[in-house]
Amino acid sequence: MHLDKSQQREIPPDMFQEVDFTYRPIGLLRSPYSRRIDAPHQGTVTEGTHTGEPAIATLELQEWLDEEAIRDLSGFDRLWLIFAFHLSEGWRSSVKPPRGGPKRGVLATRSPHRPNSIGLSAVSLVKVEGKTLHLRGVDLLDGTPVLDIKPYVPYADAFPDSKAGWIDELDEKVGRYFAPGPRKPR
Ligand SMILES: C[S@@+](CC[C@H](N)C(=O)[O-])C[C@H]1O[C@@H](n2cnc3c(N)ncnc32)[C@H](O)[C@@H]1O
Repeated sequence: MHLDKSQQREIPPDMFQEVDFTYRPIGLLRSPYSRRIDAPHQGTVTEGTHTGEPAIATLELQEWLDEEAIRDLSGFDRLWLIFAFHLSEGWRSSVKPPRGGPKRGVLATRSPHRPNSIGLSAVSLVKVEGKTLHLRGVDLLDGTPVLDIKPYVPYADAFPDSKAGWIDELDEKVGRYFAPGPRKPR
């Protein structure tokens, strides 16, 4: 479908001065990682961390969210957590990747030092107990405010053959990151 400019809404020139979002966390994540250095760079990639295992975590929903909001969630193997990197100290345009090489544009990385401090992790859902979600394979620090949850839907969300730019190049040079353990940790 082509972009038809005549169908687009008019955006006021001062739009960016007016837009100011406030988000209310839906819950705080409890994880075994209290320091940034303890957490894996991605929750599914835990080889080399102190336990070598995907971390178990819980997310208890806030009182103002009723159980109805998570009805039907238990059938999903994985969830997307959208969260605030609340302990991140500011942002930088370019960041040094943990596996080495030159600095990269922050928006071409998964660094916590982002302009809007928003994180995105695909985690395993172990079980739902009342308003508590039991999760596995997190890279979030203990106490991280979770802003939203969405079910991970393989037909729309999985593109295993996609190019991964400078990360592919790094994999070739220093060896590939891989997620140990079964594909569906439960
Ligand atoms: C590389 S980021 C990736 C996070 C997420 N999977 C993403 O791609 O947006 C993971 C690192 O963020 C840091 N981190 C996790 N939770 C944080 C928080 N609440 N505030 C600041 N840093 C955090 C930890 O050091 C962890 O190793």
